[in-house]
Amino acid sequence: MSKKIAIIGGGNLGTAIAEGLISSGFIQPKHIIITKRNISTLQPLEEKGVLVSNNNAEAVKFADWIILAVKPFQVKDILEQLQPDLDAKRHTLISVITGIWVKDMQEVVGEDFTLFRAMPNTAIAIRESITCICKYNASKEQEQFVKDLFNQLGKTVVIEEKLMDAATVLGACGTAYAMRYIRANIQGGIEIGFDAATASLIAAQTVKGAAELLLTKHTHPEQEIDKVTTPKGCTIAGLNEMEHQGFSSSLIKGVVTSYKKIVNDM
Ligand SMILES: NC(=O)C1=CN([C@@H]2O[C@H](COP(=O)(O)OP(=O)(O)OC[C@H]3O[C@@H](n4cnc5c(N)ncnc54)[C@H](O)[C@@H]3O)[C@@H](O)[C@H]2O)C=CC1
Ligand SMILES: O=C(O)[C@@H]1CCC=N1
Repeated sequence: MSKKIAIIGGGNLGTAIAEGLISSGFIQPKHIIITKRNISTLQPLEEKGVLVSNNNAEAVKFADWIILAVKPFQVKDILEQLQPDLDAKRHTLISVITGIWVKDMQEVVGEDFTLFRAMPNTAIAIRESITCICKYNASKEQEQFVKDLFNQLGKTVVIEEKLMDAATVLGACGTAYAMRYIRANIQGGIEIGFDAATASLIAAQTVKGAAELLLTKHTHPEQEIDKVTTPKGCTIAGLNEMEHQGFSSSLIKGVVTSYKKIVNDM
Protein backbone atom coordinates (compact mmCIF):
# COMPACT_ATOMS: atom_id res chain seq x y z
CA MET A 1 0.00 0.00 0.00
CA SER A 2 1.50 3.36 -1.06
CA LYS A 3 1.96 5.91 1.68
CA LYS A 4 1.89 9.03 -0.48
CA ILE A 5 -0.23 11.71 1.15
CA ALA A 6 -1.81 14.87 -0.27
CA ILE A 7 -2.89 17.64 2.08
CA ILE A 8 -5.46 19.80 0.32
CA GLY A 9 -5.44 23.15 2.15
CA GLY A 10 -2.09 24.26 3.56
CA GLY A 11 -3.44 26.53 6.29
CA ASN A 12 -3.05 26.36 10.07
CA LEU A 13 -4.04 22.71 10.42
CA GLY A 14 -2.78 21.43 7.06
CA THR A 15 0.73 22.76 7.66
CA ALA A 16 0.68 21.51 11.27
CA ILE A 17 -0.13 18.00 10.00
CA ALA A 18 2.71 18.20 7.48
CA GLU A 19 5.16 19.39 10.16
CA GLY A 20 4.15 16.56 12.49
CA LEU A 21 4.41 13.95 9.74
CA ILE A 22 7.90 15.09 8.79
CA SER A 23 9.24 15.09 12.34
CA SER A 24 7.65 11.69 13.03
CA GLY A 25 9.54 10.04 10.17
CA PHE A 26 6.29 8.18 9.35
CA ILE A 27 6.64 9.33 5.77
CA GLN A 28 9.40 10.88 3.72
CA PRO A 29 8.86 14.59 3.00
CA LYS A 30 9.04 13.90 -0.75
CA HIS A 31 5.99 11.64 -0.37
CA ILE A 32 3.85 14.51 0.96
CA ILE A 33 2.27 17.10 -1.31
CA ILE A 34 0.49 20.09 0.18
CA THR A 35 -1.67 22.56 -1.75
CA LYS A 36 -2.84 26.12 -1.32
CA ARG A 37 -3.85 28.79 -3.80
CA ASN A 38 -0.97 31.11 -2.79
CA ILE A 39 1.93 28.81 -2.00
CA SER A 40 4.36 31.46 -0.71
CA THR A 41 3.61 30.60 2.95
CA LEU A 42 4.46 26.95 2.27
CA GLN A 43 8.12 27.72 1.58
CA PRO A 44 9.35 26.42 4.98
CA LEU A 45 7.78 23.04 4.18
CA GLU A 46 9.21 23.09 0.67
CA GLU A 47 12.66 23.68 2.16
CA LYS A 48 12.19 20.48 4.18
CA GLY A 49 11.51 18.52 0.99
CA VAL A 50 7.69 18.54 0.92
CA LEU A 51 6.13 19.04 -2.50
CA VAL A 52 4.03 22.18 -2.65
CA SER A 53 1.49 23.04 -5.31
CA ASN A 54 -1.44 25.29 -6.12
CA ASN A 55 -2.90 22.52 -8.25
CA ASN A 56 -5.20 20.15 -6.34
CA ALA A 57 -5.60 17.83 -9.34
CA GLU A 58 -1.82 17.35 -9.47
CA ALA A 59 -1.85 16.47 -5.75
CA VAL A 60 -4.60 13.90 -6.19
CA LYS A 61 -2.76 12.29 -9.10
CA PHE A 62 0.37 12.05 -6.91
CA ALA A 63 -1.13 10.62 -3.72
CA ASP A 64 -3.43 7.81 -2.58
CA TRP A 65 -4.35 9.32 0.79
CA ILE A 66 -6.08 12.67 0.47
CA ILE A 67 -6.35 14.79 3.62
CA LEU A 68 -8.94 17.53 3.14
CA ALA A 69 -8.01 20.51 5.36
CA VAL A 70 -9.92 23.42 3.86
CA LYS A 71 -12.63 25.56 5.40
CA PRO A 72 -16.08 23.90 5.57
CA PHE A 73 -17.66 26.18 2.95
CA GLN A 74 -14.90 25.31 0.43
CA VAL A 75 -15.09 21.54 0.47
CA LYS A 76 -18.03 21.01 -1.88
CA ASP A 77 -16.50 23.06 -4.72
CA ILE A 78 -13.09 21.48 -4.22
CA LEU A 79 -14.46 17.92 -4.27
CA GLU A 80 -16.45 18.77 -7.41
CA GLN A 81 -13.28 20.07 -9.08
CA LEU A 82 -11.33 16.97 -7.99
CA GLN A 83 -13.93 14.44 -8.98
CA PRO A 84 -12.54 13.70 -12.50
CA ASP A 85 -9.20 12.72 -10.91
CA LEU A 86 -10.58 10.81 -7.93
CA ASP A 87 -10.73 7.02 -8.10
CA ALA A 88 -12.57 5.11 -5.35
CA LYS A 89 -10.30 2.08 -5.87
CA ARG A 90 -7.15 4.12 -5.37
CA HIS A 91 -7.94 7.13 -3.19
CA THR A 92 -8.96 7.30 0.44
CA LEU A 93 -10.37 10.61 1.66
CA ILE A 94 -9.61 11.84 5.17
CA SER A 95 -11.46 15.01 6.10
CA VAL A 96 -10.42 17.11 9.09
CA ILE A 97 -13.11 19.64 8.26
CA THR A 98 -15.46 20.76 11.01
CA GLY A 99 -19.15 19.98 10.59
CA ILE A 100 -18.86 18.23 7.21
CA TRP A 101 -20.45 14.82 7.47
CA VAL A 102 -19.68 11.67 5.50
CA LYS A 103 -23.05 12.07 3.77
CA ASP A 104 -22.11 15.64 2.70
CA MET A 105 -18.99 14.33 0.96
CA GLN A 106 -20.89 11.40 -0.51
CA GLU A 107 -23.34 13.82 -2.11
CA VAL A 108 -20.42 14.97 -4.26
CA VAL A 109 -18.20 11.91 -4.70
CA GLY A 110 -20.74 9.08 -4.40
CA GLU A 111 -20.86 6.16 -2.02
CA ASP A 112 -17.98 4.04 -3.32
CA PHE A 113 -15.16 5.88 -1.53
CA THR A 114 -13.57 4.96 1.73
CA LEU A 115 -14.03 8.05 3.88
CA PHE A 116 -12.53 9.00 7.20
CA ARG A 117 -13.22 12.02 9.33
CA ALA A 118 -10.41 12.94 11.69
CA MET A 119 -10.47 15.71 14.26
CA PRO A 120 -6.98 16.62 15.46
CA ASN A 121 -5.77 19.82 17.11
CA THR A 122 -2.89 22.14 16.32
CA ALA A 123 -0.55 20.29 18.72
CA ILE A 124 -0.32 17.81 15.85
CA ALA A 125 2.62 19.96 14.68
CA ILE A 126 4.61 18.73 17.70
CA ARG A 127 3.03 15.25 17.69
CA GLU A 128 0.91 15.89 20.78
CA SER A 129 -2.58 15.94 19.27
CA ILE A 130 -5.58 13.96 20.34
CA THR A 131 -7.23 12.90 17.10
CA CYS A 132 -10.77 11.54 17.10
CA ILE A 133 -11.43 9.37 14.07
CA CYS A 134 -14.53 7.89 12.45
CA LYS A 135 -14.67 5.77 9.35
CA TYR A 136 -16.95 4.79 6.48
CA ASN A 137 -16.48 1.85 4.15
CA ALA A 138 -12.96 1.19 5.46
CA SER A 139 -11.06 -2.09 5.40
CA LYS A 140 -9.12 -3.16 8.51
CA GLU A 141 -5.92 -2.28 6.64
CA GLN A 142 -7.12 1.21 5.76
CA GLU A 143 -8.33 1.84 9.31
CA GLN A 144 -4.98 0.66 10.68
CA PHE A 145 -3.09 2.97 8.34
CA VAL A 146 -5.11 6.00 9.41
CA LYS A 147 -4.71 5.10 13.09
CA ASP A 148 -0.97 4.54 12.60
CA LEU A 149 -0.69 7.88 10.85
CA PHE A 150 -2.41 9.85 13.60
CA ASN A 151 -0.82 7.78 16.40
CA GLN A 152 2.50 9.11 15.12
CA LEU A 153 1.12 12.57 15.77
CA GLY A 154 -0.23 12.09 19.30
CA LYS A 155 -3.03 9.89 20.57
CA THR A 156 -6.11 8.64 18.73
CA VAL A 157 -9.58 7.50 19.62
CA VAL A 158 -12.06 5.93 17.20
CA ILE A 159 -15.58 7.29 17.75
CA GLU A 160 -18.98 7.21 16.11
CA GLU A 161 -19.61 9.96 13.60
CA LYS A 162 -22.43 11.40 15.70
CA LEU A 163 -19.79 12.45 18.28
CA MET A 164 -17.60 14.27 15.77
CA ASP A 165 -18.95 17.75 16.59
CA ALA A 166 -18.41 17.09 20.29
CA ALA A 167 -14.88 15.88 19.48
CA THR A 168 -14.24 19.13 17.62
CA VAL A 169 -15.18 21.16 20.67
CA LEU A 170 -13.40 19.15 23.35
CA GLY A 171 -10.30 18.20 21.36
CA ALA A 172 -9.75 20.98 18.82
CA CYS A 173 -11.33 24.11 20.33
CA GLY A 174 -9.92 22.76 23.60
CA THR A 175 -6.44 23.91 22.61
CA ALA A 176 -7.68 27.52 22.57
CA TYR A 177 -9.54 27.10 25.87
CA ALA A 178 -6.35 25.73 27.48
CA MET A 179 -4.34 28.65 26.10
CA ARG A 180 -6.78 31.12 27.66
CA TYR A 181 -6.49 29.33 31.00
CA ILE A 182 -2.70 29.54 30.79
CA ARG A 183 -2.83 33.18 29.73
CA ALA A 184 -4.99 34.05 32.72
CA ASN A 185 -2.46 32.34 34.99
CA ILE A 186 0.31 34.39 33.39
CA GLN A 187 -1.66 37.59 33.98
CA GLY A 188 -2.18 36.61 37.61
CA GLY A 189 1.45 35.56 37.95
CA ILE A 190 2.67 38.94 36.76
CA GLU A 191 0.37 40.72 39.21
CA ILE A 192 1.91 38.74 42.10
CA GLY A 193 5.48 39.44 41.08
CA PHE A 194 6.86 37.44 38.14
CA ASP A 195 8.10 38.84 34.86
CA ALA A 196 6.09 37.67 31.84
CA ALA A 197 8.63 35.12 30.58
CA THR A 198 9.04 33.42 33.95
CA ALA A 199 5.27 33.46 34.57
CA SER A 200 4.72 31.87 31.12
CA LEU A 201 7.23 29.10 31.79
CA ILE A 202 5.80 28.31 35.23
CA ALA A 203 2.18 28.40 34.00
CA ALA A 204 2.75 26.27 30.89
CA GLN A 205 4.94 23.64 32.61
CA THR A 206 2.47 23.43 35.51
CA VAL A 207 -0.42 22.74 33.13
CA LYS A 208 1.68 20.21 31.21
CA GLY A 209 2.56 18.44 34.48
CA ALA A 210 -1.08 18.42 35.62
CA ALA A 211 -2.18 16.88 32.32
CA GLU A 212 0.62 14.28 32.48
CA LEU A 213 -0.49 13.27 35.99
CA LEU A 214 -3.95 12.39 34.65
CA LEU A 215 -2.61 10.67 31.54
CA THR A 216 -0.02 8.55 33.36
CA LYS A 217 -1.83 7.79 36.63
CA HIS A 218 -5.36 7.61 35.17
CA THR A 219 -6.69 9.42 38.22
CA HIS A 220 -9.69 11.75 38.40
CA PRO A 221 -8.80 15.47 38.53
CA GLU A 222 -10.44 15.78 41.95
CA GLN A 223 -8.12 13.08 43.37
CA GLU A 224 -5.14 15.16 42.27
CA ILE A 225 -6.77 18.33 43.62
CA ASP A 226 -7.16 16.65 47.03
CA LYS A 227 -3.39 16.16 47.12
CA VAL A 228 -2.77 19.88 46.58
CA THR A 229 -5.39 21.40 48.84
CA THR A 230 -4.02 21.76 52.37
CA PRO A 231 -6.90 22.26 54.85
CA LYS A 232 -7.31 25.99 55.51
CA GLY A 233 -4.60 26.52 52.89
CA CYS A 234 -4.16 28.91 50.00
CA THR A 235 -5.11 26.47 47.20
CA ILE A 236 -8.63 25.78 48.41
CA ALA A 237 -9.14 29.46 49.19
CA GLY A 238 -8.24 30.35 45.61
CA LEU A 239 -10.19 27.48 44.07
CA ASN A 240 -13.32 28.32 46.00
CA GLU A 241 -13.07 31.97 44.97
CA MET A 242 -12.73 30.85 41.32
CA GLU A 243 -15.89 28.77 41.69
CA HIS A 244 -17.75 31.65 43.38
CA GLN A 245 -16.83 33.67 40.28
CA GLY A 246 -18.27 30.96 38.03
CA PHE A 247 -15.07 29.26 36.81
CA SER A 248 -16.36 25.74 36.05
CA SER A 249 -19.75 27.06 35.02
CA SER A 250 -18.24 29.49 32.51
CA LEU A 251 -16.10 26.74 30.98
CA ILE A 252 -19.03 24.36 30.67
CA LYS A 253 -21.16 27.11 29.12
CA GLY A 254 -18.34 27.92 26.69
CA VAL A 255 -18.01 24.27 25.64
CA VAL A 256 -21.77 24.00 25.06
CA THR A 257 -21.85 27.32 23.16
CA SER A 258 -19.07 26.14 20.82
CA TYR A 259 -20.99 22.90 20.27
CA LYS A 260 -24.26 24.72 19.50
CA LYS A 261 -22.38 26.97 17.05
CA ILE A 262 -21.27 23.93 15.02
CA VAL A 263 -24.63 22.19 15.19
CA ASN A 264 -26.64 25.32 14.29
CA ASP A 265 -24.31 26.61 11.55
CA MET A 266 -23.75 23.41 9.59
N1 LIG B 1 -7.25 25.19 13.17
C1 LIG B 1 -7.63 24.20 13.98
O1 LIG B 1 -7.26 24.13 15.16
C2 LIG B 1 -8.53 23.12 13.48
C3 LIG B 1 -9.17 23.23 12.26
N2 LIG B 1 -10.00 22.22 11.84
C4 LIG B 1 -10.66 22.31 10.56
O2 LIG B 1 -9.64 22.22 9.57
C5 LIG B 1 -9.99 23.01 8.44
C6 LIG B 1 -8.87 23.98 8.14
O3 LIG B 1 -8.74 24.86 9.25
P1 LIG B 1 -7.55 25.89 9.32
O4 LIG B 1 -6.30 25.21 8.88
O5 LIG B 1 -7.59 26.48 10.66
O6 LIG B 1 -8.01 26.95 8.24
P2 LIG B 1 -7.10 27.81 7.28
O7 LIG B 1 -7.97 28.85 6.68
O8 LIG B 1 -5.87 28.22 8.00
O9 LIG B 1 -6.68 26.76 6.15
C7 LIG B 1 -7.42 26.48 5.01
C8 LIG B 1 -6.47 26.61 3.85
O10 LIG B 1 -7.08 26.17 2.66
C9 LIG B 1 -6.57 26.95 1.61
N3 LIG B 1 -7.44 26.85 0.45
C10 LIG B 1 -8.53 27.57 0.16
N4 LIG B 1 -9.03 27.20 -1.02
C11 LIG B 1 -8.24 26.21 -1.49
C12 LIG B 1 -8.21 25.44 -2.66
N5 LIG B 1 -9.13 25.60 -3.61
N6 LIG B 1 -7.26 24.51 -2.80
C13 LIG B 1 -6.32 24.33 -1.84
N7 LIG B 1 -6.28 25.06 -0.72
C14 LIG B 1 -7.21 25.99 -0.56
C15 LIG B 1 -6.51 28.33 2.19
O11 LIG B 1 -5.63 29.17 1.46
C16 LIG B 1 -6.03 28.05 3.60
O12 LIG B 1 -4.62 28.12 3.66
C17 LIG B 1 -11.30 23.71 8.77
O13 LIG B 1 -12.35 23.00 8.16
C18 LIG B 1 -11.37 23.61 10.28
O14 LIG B 1 -12.70 23.53 10.72
C19 LIG B 1 -10.17 21.08 12.58
C20 LIG B 1 -9.54 20.93 13.77
C21 LIG B 1 -8.68 21.93 14.33
O1 LIG C 1 -12.96 27.32 15.27
C1 LIG C 1 -13.21 26.49 14.40
O2 LIG C 1 -14.27 26.55 13.77
C2 LIG C 1 -12.25 25.35 14.11
C3 LIG C 1 -12.81 24.05 14.51
C4 LIG C 1 -11.93 23.53 15.59
C5 LIG C 1 -10.87 24.48 15.69
N1 LIG C 1 -11.04 25.47 14.85
